[in-house]
Amino acid sequence: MLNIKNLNKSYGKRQVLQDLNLNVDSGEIYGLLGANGAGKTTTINIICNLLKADIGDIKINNQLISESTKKIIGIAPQENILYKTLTCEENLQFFAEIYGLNRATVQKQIKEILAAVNLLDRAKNPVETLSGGMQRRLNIAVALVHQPKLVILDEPTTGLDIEARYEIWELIRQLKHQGITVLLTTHLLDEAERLCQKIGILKDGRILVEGSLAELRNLIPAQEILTIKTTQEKEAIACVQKYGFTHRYYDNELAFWLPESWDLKEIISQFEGISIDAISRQPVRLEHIYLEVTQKYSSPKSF
Ligand SMILES: Nc1ncnc2c1ncn2[C@@H]1O[C@H](COP(=O)(O)OP(=O)(O)OP(=O)(O)O)[C@@H](O)[C@H]1O
Repeated sequence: MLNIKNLNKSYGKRQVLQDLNLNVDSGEIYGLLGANGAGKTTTINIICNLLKADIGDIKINNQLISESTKKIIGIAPQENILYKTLTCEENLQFFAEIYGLNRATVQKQIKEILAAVNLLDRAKNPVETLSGGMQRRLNIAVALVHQPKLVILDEPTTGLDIEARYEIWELIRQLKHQGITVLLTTHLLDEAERLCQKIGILKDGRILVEGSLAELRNLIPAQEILTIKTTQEKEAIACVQKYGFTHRYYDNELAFWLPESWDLKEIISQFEGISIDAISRQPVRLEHIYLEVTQKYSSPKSF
C-alpha cells in the first residue's frame, strides 16, 4: 500500500532522514515509533506531499506520490486542526468542501462519520465545548471525510486519559475492520503493542528495524525478563554468570534475560546467599526491544 525507498531529507545542513525505507501493507495498522526529533512528522509530511524529499521514492498503491495521491490519504496531525467556534458538523462540512465534496451529498456521510467517532449527539455543539478526547476523535473524523484508503494518525492519543485513549484505540481498530490502512506514530509502546500488526523503529532518520511484534521479539533471545531488587547486584550477576544470562538495567532496576521459562523456586535457588527484596518476571515487551534497538537501556554497570 505504502512503500518508501531510500528517503533522504535535510533542513539546511542537518540531515533528518537518511535512506529511510518503510513498507506498509494494505489493511494493516503500522506503528512508527521514535523519540522526539527522530523524523516521524517529517516523514508524514513528505508522504502527504506537503514537503519535498531531497532523494527517495514514495509509492502509494504503486503510484508515485503527487497531488492526486493526496485524495487517497487522510491525515490527523498531532495538533488538532479544528475550528473551535464551529460545531462538529460545520467542521466536517468545511473540510469536505476543501476536498471538493458537494455539501448536499456529503451530509449523510458526515452523520456516519460522527457516529463512527461516537460524536453524533454532539453534532451541533461547538468544538470548544468538547472534552480533549472528543476533540481528538473529531480531529480523526476530519481525516476520514473524503473516504481515504490510508489514514495517518500522528500521535493520536498523546495527553489523553486512559478512557479517552481506549475510545481512540477502538476507533482505530474499527478503521482496520473497514479495510482502511493506518499509519500511526506514537511514543506509547503499549499503544503500538496493542494495535499494530507491524512496527518500525525510527532513530535519527533511519528505520532500525521493521516487522511484526513476533519478529521483533526474536531480537531478544529470552523467554522472560526477570527483575530483581537487591543491594547485592554484583553478587547476583555473578550467581547466574554460569548460565550466560544477559543483564540490563530497566528504569534503574537490575534485570536478566531468561532464555527459557524457569520455575520460580528454581530461579530463587540460583541466588542463594543473596538478600533479595523483590523479584518479578514478565514477558519480553516492546519496551525492552525498543530500548535494545535504540541502545537506550542503561549500560550494564561495571563494579
Ligand atoms: N522546518 C524545519 N526546519 C528545520 N529543522 C526542522 C524543521 N522541521 C523539523 N526539523 C528538525 O528535524 C528533525 C526531525 O523532526 P520531526 O518533527 O520530523 O521529528 P518527530 O519524530 O516528529 O518528533 P516529535 O515526536 O517531537 O514530533 C528534528 O531535529 C527537528 O528539529
